[in-house]
Amino acid sequence: MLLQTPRSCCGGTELGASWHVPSRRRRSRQRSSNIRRATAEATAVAPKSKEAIAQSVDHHHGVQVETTPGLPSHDSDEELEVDSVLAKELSENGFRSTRRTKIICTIGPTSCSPQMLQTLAANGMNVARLNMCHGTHEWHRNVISTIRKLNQDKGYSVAIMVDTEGSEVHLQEIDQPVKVEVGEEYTLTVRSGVRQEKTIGVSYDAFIDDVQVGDMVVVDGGMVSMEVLAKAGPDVTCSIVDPGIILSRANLTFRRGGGIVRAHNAMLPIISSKDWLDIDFSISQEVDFIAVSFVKTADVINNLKSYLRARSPKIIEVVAKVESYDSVPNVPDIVAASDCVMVARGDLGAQIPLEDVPSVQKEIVVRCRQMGKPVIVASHLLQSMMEYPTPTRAEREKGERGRGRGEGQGAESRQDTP
Ligand SMILES: Nc1ncnc2c1ncn2[C@@H]1O[C@H](COP(=O)(O)OP(=O)(O)OP(=O)(O)O)[C@@H](O)[C@H]1O
Ligand SMILES: CC(=O)C(=O)O
Repeated sequence: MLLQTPRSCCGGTELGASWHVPSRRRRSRQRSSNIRRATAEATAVAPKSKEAIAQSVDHHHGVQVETTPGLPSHDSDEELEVDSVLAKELSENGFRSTRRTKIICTIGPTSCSPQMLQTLAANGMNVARLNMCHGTHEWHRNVISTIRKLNQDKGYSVAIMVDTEGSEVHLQEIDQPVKVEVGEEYTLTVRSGVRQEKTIGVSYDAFIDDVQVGDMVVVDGGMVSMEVLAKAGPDVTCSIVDPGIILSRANLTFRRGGGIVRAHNAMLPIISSKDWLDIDFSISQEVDFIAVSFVKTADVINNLKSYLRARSPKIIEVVAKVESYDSVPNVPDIVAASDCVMVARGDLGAQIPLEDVPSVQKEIVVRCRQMGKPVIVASHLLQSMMEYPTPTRAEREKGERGRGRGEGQGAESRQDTP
């Protein structure tokens, strides 16, 4: 196991993401990755003594470093060197080791304290992801400055990724995650500020027009599914079909006759006016990466890149999130236009049949590797660890296979957001 982060202090979804920078040999034949430059910028901090690093590794017992030399290679393709980090390398180079599979952690309220961020950094977090669906600019600014201070003072090299909200339909804020059971009835409403039992607000007014009786409303890519029983004015009554936990501002998709209803947000722009504000905020914070949600075509990436060229003194890398039905046919162009691609399996799995996700993931990983671009595979890597301290055998095996072959990219990474 490469890494196991601490357990969550409260319930929530897991998003694990890793990225795989192509092998050194391949990189040397291709343009050097912007990711490495951005990471190098982030690493230009006070060096940490070997002793201090060794101590911090000892101190944070969560780090489990693969120390067994001579494990069989997992890869028949010699180009794809097995990517693990040895204890010796960690103690000599700290977390600026040559491990090419990086670990991205989404930071939320249970992980934003300086102590928790330090624990995450000490356990191998390479990038902190800030999801702009949640939190205020002030909250995000604090997290960024805590991470920068850790980099400065402790010699970590954690980069910052801002992930835009995009044009998604989502639930309004709720105080606590809600556990829902089969057959329970919930009302989804476009009335704002409603606080009634079993009633949850929806962010998008046209929801009420778009959804039809009999549709299946899928929450957070399948964490919960509910069938629409009735519509009345601004309210939609639904019955829970697949039970689970509903989180604050969880996103919604709907299915009709087994297929995704694509029209529901087709008129919304990919980069909304709120996203542009978040992008300006990211520029002002000199973040390392901006991830664009629900990309459909390469145009949006090219547009953002030219905006960043004109506005940002710092080079900010653009990550295209492949998570919508419409993005799948455009993967080659999207990969070509972006600095990095994220296979955002949470939303992708709600938009295309689940059984198609692995082949889309594989196509993206292979294309990125061919083009020398980093690729991130996100969501549900170690989902069972939401409830149990150790990963399942299947998760462990999948992670190992992905790490070795560059297919799953399932390096053992996990973060918790409440
Ligand atoms: N900054 C934050 N403030 C409050 N809650 C957060 C924050 N970031 C994440 N969360 C909570 O953690 C959950 C998981 O976050 P994560 O970013 O992994 O998922 P998501 O919102 O489904 O992602 P995406 O919007 O990219 O599909 C969210 O649904 C939300 O409840
Ligand atoms: C990370 C993300 O946005 C997803 O998996 O949908």
